Amino acid sequence: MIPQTQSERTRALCALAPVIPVLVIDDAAHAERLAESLVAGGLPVLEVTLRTEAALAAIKAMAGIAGGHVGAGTVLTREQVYRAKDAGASFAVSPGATETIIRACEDASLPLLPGAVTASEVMQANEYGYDMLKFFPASTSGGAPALKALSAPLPHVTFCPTGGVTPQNALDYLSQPNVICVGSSWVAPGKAVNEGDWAGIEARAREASQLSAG
Ligand SMILES: O=C(O)C(=O)C[C@H](O)[C@H](O)COP(=O)(O)O
Repeated sequence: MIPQTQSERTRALCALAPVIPVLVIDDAAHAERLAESLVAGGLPVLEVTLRTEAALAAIKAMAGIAGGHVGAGTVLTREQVYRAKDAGASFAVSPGATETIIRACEDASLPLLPGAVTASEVMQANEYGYDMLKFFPASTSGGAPALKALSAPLPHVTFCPTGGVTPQNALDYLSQPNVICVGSSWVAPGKAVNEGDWAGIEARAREASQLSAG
């Protein structure tokens, strides 16, 4: 078997469902139930942002959920890459694409979804071997028309737009041929998680899972 590159591993994860819920978890006690609800609703790929104290404990609690793939988001430093890996993360997401983060994820054998929005940023990521990228912040970086424009000179690059993606505009993104999936907080917003609204989260996940990409 031909070994997959890091970016191919990331693309395979991104292709599992049209939406990656971006999760901001304040209390790790909610993590397992949250992951179960999302996976049951048809969204197996989950991004836990490292923006809260509870994030690593939440990743640890979610990593064993059957059928789930839990990644660490907002990865900004080499140390965070290793902490995420130790907690059981199966991929990492970064808002940008620095050499430090790219090398750390390769050293840790952690598939990375690095961020890029301009042609130069995309080409820089390509030079490191990454052609499955997070397009962040999507809504303020030109939205779906910008992705369409990038596809002309850079047709081999695929994206996961994140930031300002809503149920109303998700299909604008997903209908672009260079979009594999979108990332968004809409499926499991912090309020719903803190209130333990698992039924609501599962219902939104089910709706999101019906959207189709590309
Ligand atoms: O922290 C990160 O790494 C991020 O990805 C930033 C935002 O959490 C996502 O972009 C979700 O944004 P919204 O769906 O607009 O709420």
